[in-house]
Amino acid sequence: MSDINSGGNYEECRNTADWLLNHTQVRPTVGIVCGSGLGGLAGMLKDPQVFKYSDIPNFPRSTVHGHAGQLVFGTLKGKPCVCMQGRFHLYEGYPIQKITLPMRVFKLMGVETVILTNAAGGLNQDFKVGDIMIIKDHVNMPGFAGNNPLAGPNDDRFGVRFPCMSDAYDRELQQLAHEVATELGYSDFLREGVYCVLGGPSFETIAECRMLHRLGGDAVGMSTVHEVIVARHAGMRCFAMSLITNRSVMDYDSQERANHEEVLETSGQRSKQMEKLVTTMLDRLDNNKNNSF
Ligand SMILES: O=P(O)(O)O[C@@H]1C[C@H](O)[C@@H](CO)O1
Ligand SMILES: Nc1nc2[nH]cnc2c(=O)[nH]1
Repeated sequence: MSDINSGGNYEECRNTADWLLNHTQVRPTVGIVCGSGLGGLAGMLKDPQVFKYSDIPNFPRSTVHGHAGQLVFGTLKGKPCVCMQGRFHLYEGYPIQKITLPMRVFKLMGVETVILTNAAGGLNQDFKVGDIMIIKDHVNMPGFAGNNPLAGPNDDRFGVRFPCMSDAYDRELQQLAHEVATELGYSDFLREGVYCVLGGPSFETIAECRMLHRLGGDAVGMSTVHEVIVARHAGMRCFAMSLITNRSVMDYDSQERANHEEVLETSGQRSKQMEKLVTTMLDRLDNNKNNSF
């Protein structure tokens, strides 16, 4: 377990949030995290103000191809947003509290809703490459071994010691996503399911894929869950989607091999539809009384 100086403590997050608020006029209520190859969403923000991660106090650096490494402020469908064009992963070597620090910074800047995307392998054999999966729940494999971003002393200014996770993914936002996807004609490739997170960076073995599938996983990846845990701890509501970029290999006769190039290629092919889904959801939120942004 990492100690409290590993990142994400209140003072550090407060400093970062104050630095950002002093450098932008935008007061974001929506935070967006872009997955591998899915950073195009940041390019849709109006009147963008861009900060390189390397210029932001206490921020880690993005080290992964397909993660630009910048924070973009602006408006999307009139909503003030902050967008991470690139995220941090456990396998990059950062302590888990450091990779989730942006969620606490979001909270301290006034964000109420977090929308996350990721690229993932499809464990569910009905899923096809290019499907978009609304995440309805997760399985936190590193958490089973004690690697949870909330491990260590709890700071009540962020949230309670033992946060509930049975409502980790906001049901109203899932419902809205289904409605919007139907209207946009995306039903053929829209799925919902359970996302399993592993530490990476190695992709799964065949035995691991079989096990995760039996455990109830529909998709497998290396992100999102840690961010959602920290966001929910701080009381922000979360909506997350996986783009199925490859089918998990379940069969010893298969010639398929997971690789990052394929992940980025598929993300590129479906990114426009994901962007349209998110922007239309944002547009609708005001029209739905239950969705107070
Ligand atoms: O940030 P995400 O979860 O989209 O990135 C996935 C997991 C690995 O970082 C990478 C593997 O191709 O894509
Ligand atoms: N762990 C994992 N992460 C991914 N990201 C994109 N595809 C995959 C995959 O098959 N496994």
